Amino acid sequence: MIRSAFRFLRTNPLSVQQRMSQSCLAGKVAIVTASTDGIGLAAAQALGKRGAHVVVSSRRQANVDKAVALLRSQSIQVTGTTCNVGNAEDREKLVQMTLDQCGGIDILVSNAAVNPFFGNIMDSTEDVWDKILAVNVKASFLLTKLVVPHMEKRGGGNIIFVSSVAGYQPMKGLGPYSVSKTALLGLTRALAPELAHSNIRVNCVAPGIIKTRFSSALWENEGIVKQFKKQLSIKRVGEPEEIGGVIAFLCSQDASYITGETITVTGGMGSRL
Ligand SMILES: NC(=O)c1ccc[n+]([C@@H]2O[C@H](COP(=O)([O-])OP(=O)(O)OC[C@H]3O[C@@H](n4cnc5c(N)ncnc54)[C@H](O)[C@@H]3O)[C@@H](O)[C@H]2O)c1
Repeated sequence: MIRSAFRFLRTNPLSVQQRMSQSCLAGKVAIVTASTDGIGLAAAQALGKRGAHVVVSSRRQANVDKAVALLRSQSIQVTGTTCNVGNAEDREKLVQMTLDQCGGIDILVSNAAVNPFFGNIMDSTEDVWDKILAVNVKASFLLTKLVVPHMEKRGGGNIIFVSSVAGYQPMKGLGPYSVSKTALLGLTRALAPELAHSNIRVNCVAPGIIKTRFSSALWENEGIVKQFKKQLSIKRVGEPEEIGGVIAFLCSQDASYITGETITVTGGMGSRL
């Protein structure tokens, strides 16, 4: 009897249906920062379509209301609030509201970022560095610190940082921003082994040029796009949904053996390697 059961398991690996249900995020609660537009909104959609209850946030209430209405119209379970991730009170409010309204936290996608400076890195000021590191790096860590105890109560979870290809190869004119994105690669690696004991996986995505408001200065400039395309295998700018899907994959059971990794999603941009 036992031998035949083992033979069955050996010869019948997970069925397609079992695999699909494993990638389902039903019952999970996901906080996504800066999720009313661009990659954050696409991540919220991708997680929500797989069954997660998503908590969307951004700094402006009007944008939150618009995103909540959009996601509801797509039959996604959603809650929204304002949150400036650089502000400690706002971070705590976001976490507490999620606990009060959704009963727990399983996923954090730390997506918010700023880039208040274009130019030579030697011309960047202390204020610029303080702002970029506070929002892009420190807030990602401090939010992680806030959510981890609640993930532990649920028996595990997933944390995703949104870095950039610029984190591997600094982009001209975007020095401090690029360095902040390199820091997220390190943060991913530093946290993963510590949090593995709590069954929390920590991963990162590094997008190339994706069509959002953030990068419009790049993709609206035909000359720059032409230059970029030379480095790409897939000769077009990426879409936010192409990042959202990778984030949802990393949060799913299909990625259960992946932690401490960064997936580059760049259309095959050669220069990073
Ligand atoms: N679009 C690209 O080509 C590209 C490439 C690589 C990485 N990224 C990264 O993707 C992420 C999302 O960017 P996007 O392209 O979707 O653009 P986006 O402009 O839609 O997203 C960035 C968001 O962060 C928000 N934000 C800034 N400071 C904040 C704060 N203190 N608190 C809360 N929100 C704040 C902005 O309001 C904005 O909505 C960012 O981390 C960005 O660095 C984007």
